[in-house]
Amino acid sequence: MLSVSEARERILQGLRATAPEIVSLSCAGGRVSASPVLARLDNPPADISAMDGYAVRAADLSGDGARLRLIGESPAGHPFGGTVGAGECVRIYTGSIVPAGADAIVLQENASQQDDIVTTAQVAQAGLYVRRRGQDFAHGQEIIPAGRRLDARGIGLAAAANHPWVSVYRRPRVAIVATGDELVLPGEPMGPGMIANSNTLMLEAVVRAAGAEPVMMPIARDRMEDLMTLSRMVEGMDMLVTIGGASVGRYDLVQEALKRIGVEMDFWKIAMRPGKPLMHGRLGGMPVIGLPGNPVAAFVCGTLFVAPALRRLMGQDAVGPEIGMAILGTDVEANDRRESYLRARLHHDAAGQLVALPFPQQDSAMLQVLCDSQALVIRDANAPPARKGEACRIIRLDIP
Ligand SMILES: Nc1nc2c(c(=O)[nH]1)N[C@H]1C(S)=C(S)[C@@H](COP(=O)(O)OP(=O)(O)OC[C@H]3O[C@@H](n4cnc5c(N)ncnc54)[C@H](O)[C@@H]3O)O[C@H]1N2
Ligand code: MOO
Repeated sequence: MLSVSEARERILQGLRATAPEIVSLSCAGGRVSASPVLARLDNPPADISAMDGYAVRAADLSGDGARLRLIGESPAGHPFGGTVGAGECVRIYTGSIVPAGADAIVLQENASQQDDIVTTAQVAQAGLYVRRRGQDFAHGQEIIPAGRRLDARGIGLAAAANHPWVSVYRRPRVAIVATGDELVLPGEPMGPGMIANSNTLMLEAVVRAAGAEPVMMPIARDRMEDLMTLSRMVEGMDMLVTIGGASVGRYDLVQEALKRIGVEMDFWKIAMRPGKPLMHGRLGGMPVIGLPGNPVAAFVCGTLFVAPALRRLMGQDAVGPEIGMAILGTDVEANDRRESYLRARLHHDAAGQLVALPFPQQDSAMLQVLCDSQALVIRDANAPPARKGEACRIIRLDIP
C-alpha cells in the first residue's frame, strides 16, 4: 500500500493552478496572487511627520533652548506651501507632509508655544521623526510576488500601493457527493437505520477553509444507476470529491462507478489510519478523490489530501499540511504498518512545552473526540512504542 506522503505526491502530481481573474481587493482574502503586485506609488508619497509637533531645521536647535518663529501649519491632507527658513518652524501633525526647508520634528510635548513663538530645548538629528519618501516601498517596486496567499496584511499592502483590484487564481470549484442509502440531510425526519449526512457539510467547511468553492451535489444512493449521475455532476468542476462507499462491502460501488464514467483510477487504499480506503483518479485532467465514509476518516483525508490539492489548484506552492512538534503527554503503543493520525488535545506544561495528549478512543466514527481535539499526532508506520515526554509530530487543527 502507498504511504501517506506518496499518496499526496500522486494527488498533487501535475496539478496546475486555475486561470487568473481580476478581483476587488475586498474579495481577495485567502486567494493567491497570479502575478507580481507592483507599487503604483512611493509610500510614503513624500517626507511625512511621524509625530504631532513642529517641523524645524535641526541646525536651529540647541540644548540651551531655541526660539523659533511659527510661520504656518501643515495639517494632514493640506500641505504647507512655503519653505521653513532659518529660525522658523511649522505646526505639524502625524501624517502631514514635512514642509520644504524643515528636516526634523520636535514633539509638541517638548515645546511650548506662545502666539507665534515656539520655544524648545530639544535637540535633534536631521531626520528625527521624519518618515522618508518611499521608505516603505518605492513606485514600481514588487511588493507582493506571484504565488503569495493574500491575507489581511497583503491586502493592506496592496491597498496602500493604490491597487483597487488584484489578479488572483480563480477559486477551484469542487463537487462534493456523499453516497449511501442511510443518509438524510440534517434536520430531516429520521427513518429506521437512517443517519444524518454530516460528512458533506464537514467537507464543505474543509473546502471553504482552503479557499475553494464547494458545490453541494445530491446524495447518491448505493445503486449503480444513481452513482452514474456522477458524470453529470462534474461539468464545470475542478475537482470531484466523493464520500463513502469506498470500502469492500457489497454496496461500496463508488470505485466501479467512477471507472464507468471514465475516471482513470490511480490508487485505492493507502497505509493510513484512519483513511485506508482512500481513492484517487483523474477524469481528463480533473482530480477525483474518493474519501472513506467514516466521518473522522473523511475529515482527516480531507485535511491531508483534499485541502493540499485545492491549495495547489489555487496557485500555492506550499500546500501543507504543516507539521509541528510537541511532546507526548502519555505513553503510546507500537504502531502497525498504517501511518496513524491520533486525535489529541494540546496544552502547555509548566515549562511552556506544547504537550499532545491522544484520546484513549480513536474510533474513526467518533466526531465528538475529533471536535474536541486540537491536533493530530502522527505515528509513523511500524513506529516502536513511544514514552510520555518524547517528541512527536503533530498537525494542528486549532489554528487555520
Ligand atoms: N471488511 C472490511 N470492512 C471495512 C474495511 C476493510 O478494509 N474491510 N475498511 C474500513 C474502513 S478503514 C473504513 S474508513 C470504512 C470506509 O467505508 P466506506 O468508505 O465504504 O464508507 P461507508 O461504508 O459508506 O460508510 C462507513 C461509515 O460511515 C458512515 N457514513 C458514510 N457516509 C456518511 C456521511 N455522508 N455522513 C455521515 N456518516 C457517513 C456510514 O453510515 C458508516 O457508518 O470501511 C471499513 N470497513
Ligand atoms: O479509514 Mo478507516 O476510518 O481507518 O476506519
